[in-house]
Amino acid sequence: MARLGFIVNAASGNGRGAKVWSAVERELSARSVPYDVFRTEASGHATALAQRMVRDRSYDSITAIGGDGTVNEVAAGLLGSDVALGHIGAGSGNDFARAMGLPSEPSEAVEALVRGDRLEIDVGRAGGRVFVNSFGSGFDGEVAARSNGSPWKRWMNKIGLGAVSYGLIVLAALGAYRPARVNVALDGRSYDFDDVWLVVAANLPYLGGGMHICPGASATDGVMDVCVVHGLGRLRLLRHFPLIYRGAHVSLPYVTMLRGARLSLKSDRTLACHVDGETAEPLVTELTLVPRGLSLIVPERQ
Ligand SMILES: Nc1ncnc2c1ncn2[C@@H]1O[C@H](COP(=O)(O)OP(=O)(O)OP(=O)(O)O)[C@@H](O)[C@H]1O
Repeated sequence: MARLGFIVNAASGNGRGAKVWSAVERELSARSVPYDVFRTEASGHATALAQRMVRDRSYDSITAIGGDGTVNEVAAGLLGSDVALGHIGAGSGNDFARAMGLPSEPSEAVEALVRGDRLEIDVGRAGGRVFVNSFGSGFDGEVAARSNGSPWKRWMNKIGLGAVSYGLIVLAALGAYRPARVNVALDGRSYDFDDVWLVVAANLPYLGGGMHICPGASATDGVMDVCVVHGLGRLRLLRHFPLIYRGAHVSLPYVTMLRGARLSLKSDRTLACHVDGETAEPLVTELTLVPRGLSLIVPERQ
């Protein structure tokens, strides 16, 4: 049996990563599955670990245990290799695991890693970063910047008030963000938008812990789905915000949905950005897709 490689972010999901790993480790031992595990210590560490494990040539697959930030970093380390990506969602949002239907229950998850299939998925590139799920800029980047690493948010999550803290962060970002003029060039076509709140390029439908921002997005179709929210005021945006949870925002006149493989963004000022929910360089303007850039381990298809 091939040796499985694991990269665990014990801190993800406010300590859920450590608990999920303990349960997975028990399952691996019970099935006598050989494995190695490495734990992340800080931001960026999972990419360095994945690169080192690829160089070792000892693993057919490397599984990220953590949230969207951890799977993003491991995917960045695997891109360009033939080592498959496994993932068990143990974060707060887990949008990638949700969209790809990856099990989190330990015995199901290990069964998928041992006996599952490989699915070739597209990977986005944004500046020097990658994204497996989504890239967001504008208001969306502002929300990510305010939530990542916030000790206050961590404390609220710990006492079970994660949804409240997220709501307050969204309100604070809503108050602070100034809409921008943005030119979107997609596969050679050019679009100008005024009063832009956000531009999201997505490989998969969910963002921000289950918001259905690009309902038609698929990681296997060779294109990014792009959502531009523009031309409305703060109060109207706030009122329409809940529609995003069920993807009902797409028919609003303030929402433009586009599709393409090569995206270029120009704005009249620098916009905050994120890749898979983690804050990225604010100057990212060029996005491309690597079609079928990674093999993802998915539960065995019947
Ligand atoms: N040992 C560690 N201690 C603290 N932070 C870490 C550690 N290892 C990695 N990190 C950082 O933890 C952050 C959060 O990780 P991740 O996104 O996986 O979890 P999450 O935020 O709980 O989940 P989600 O993104 O799905 O909401 C990332 O920025 C990552 O770089």
